[in-house]
Amino acid sequence: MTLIRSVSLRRILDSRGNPTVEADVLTDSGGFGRAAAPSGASTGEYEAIELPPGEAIASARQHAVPRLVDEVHAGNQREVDAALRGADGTDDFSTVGANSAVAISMAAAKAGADVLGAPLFQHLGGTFRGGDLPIPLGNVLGGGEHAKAATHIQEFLAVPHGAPNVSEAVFANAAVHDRIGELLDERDMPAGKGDEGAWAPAVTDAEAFDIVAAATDDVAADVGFDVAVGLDVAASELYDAESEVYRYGDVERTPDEQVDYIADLVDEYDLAYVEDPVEEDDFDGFADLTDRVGDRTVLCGDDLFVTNVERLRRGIDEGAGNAILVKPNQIGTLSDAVDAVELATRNGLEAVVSHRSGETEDTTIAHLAVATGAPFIKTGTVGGERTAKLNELIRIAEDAV
Ligand SMILES: C=C(OP(=O)(O)O)C(=O)O
Ligand SMILES: [Mg+2]
Repeated sequence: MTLIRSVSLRRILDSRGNPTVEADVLTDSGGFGRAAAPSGASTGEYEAIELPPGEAIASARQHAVPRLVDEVHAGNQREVDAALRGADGTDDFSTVGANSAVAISMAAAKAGADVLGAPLFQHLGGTFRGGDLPIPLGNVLGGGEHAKAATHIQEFLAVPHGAPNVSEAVFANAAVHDRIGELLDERDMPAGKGDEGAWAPAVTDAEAFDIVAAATDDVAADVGFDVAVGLDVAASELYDAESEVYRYGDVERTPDEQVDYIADLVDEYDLAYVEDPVEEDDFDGFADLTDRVGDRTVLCGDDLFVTNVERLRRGIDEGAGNAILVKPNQIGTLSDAVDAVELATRNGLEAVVSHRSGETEDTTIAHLAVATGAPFIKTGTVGGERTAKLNELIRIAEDAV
C-alpha cells in the first residue's frame, strides 16, 4: 500500500527568497506527501552538504529516484532513508545534496502517514505519542549572521517554561516579541527584523539583555507564569581561529574569557538556555562550561553536534553540553535525526528540535518534536514560515491535525 510510485522534485522559494528543494512522494494506493528543505545561514562546518537546488534536484533524479520508485515503501522510514544513503554513497550527502535528501525523507514520511490516515507525529512516534508537547523557544531579538548591524549574539530567546500548555507558551512568546517592539519604540530605537522575524535593532548586546529581560518580566507578570531568557550565541561565527579570540566588535575574548563571560551571563540573567556558547571545535570549553553551570541551565550543541551521532557520542564521552539541537537537514534524513534524539535521550541529554533561518511553510519539525517527545522546539515567534510550525503544535495539542 505504501510502495512509492513517484517522486517529483521542484525548486520553490524559501523565506529569504532563495530557491530550495520541494519533494512530492506518491504511493501505489494514492498516499501523498509533500515536504521542503530549509536552509541555514550560520551553518556548522560539519553539516551535511546542501547543493545548489538545481544541482541537488538533478542529482537526486539521477541517483535517488530510481532506487525509490517501485522499490521502497514510504511507510518504512528506515528503508526510505537507507535507500537515500545508498544512492548518495557518501557520509555527507554531497552527491544528491542534503537538501534533496531531507525533502524526500520528510515527504515519504508524510505519504506513509497519509496511507495510514494518522497524523505524522503518530506515524513517526507511535500511537502513544501526542501527550507531551515541547516548550517553544522563541527568537525575539537578534543579529549575528541573521541580521547585520544588530547584536553580536545571534539570538535572544523567550523561554516560557512555566506555561501550562503549548498554546499559552506560543502566545507568551508572541507577547514578548510585541513588548520588545514597544520598548524599542519608547527608547527611540528603530528596528527592522532579521531572517527569523526577530527584532534586529542596532543595539549592544548589553542593551539587548536589558530590553529582553524587561520584556520577559513584563509578560511573565501579565500571563502569571515564568518566562525566562535564553540565547543562541552561535559562537563559531564570532571566533577568529587564526588569532584564537572571539570578536564582539572591538571587544575580544580569549577562549577562557568566553567561558567566564557565558557563565557570568547565566547567573546574571538567570538564563534558562544557552546554545553554542563556544566555537564548534571546542569540546573542552563546552565541557568546562557544563561543569560550571550545567546544573542550572540547558547547554545545547548546534554547530558542535550538527545532529550527528558520532559528534554527539564524543560530546557525551567528554561531558560537553546537556542538550542537542536537532535539525534534520544538518544530517540529511529523518532516521538520522531520530537516532540523534534517541542517543541523546538515552544519555540524559535533552533534545531541541529546530528550524533553520531559511524556512518554508513545511511543518514536519513540529511533528518530529512531538513524535520524539523532545522537551523543546526552536522555531521562531512570528512570520508565516515560523507560525506554520507553532500553529501546527497548537493543532496537535488539540488533536486537530
Ligand atoms: C537556526 C539557526 O540558524 P541557521 O539556520 O542560520 O543555522 C541556528 O543557528 O540555530
Ligand atoms: Mg544555533
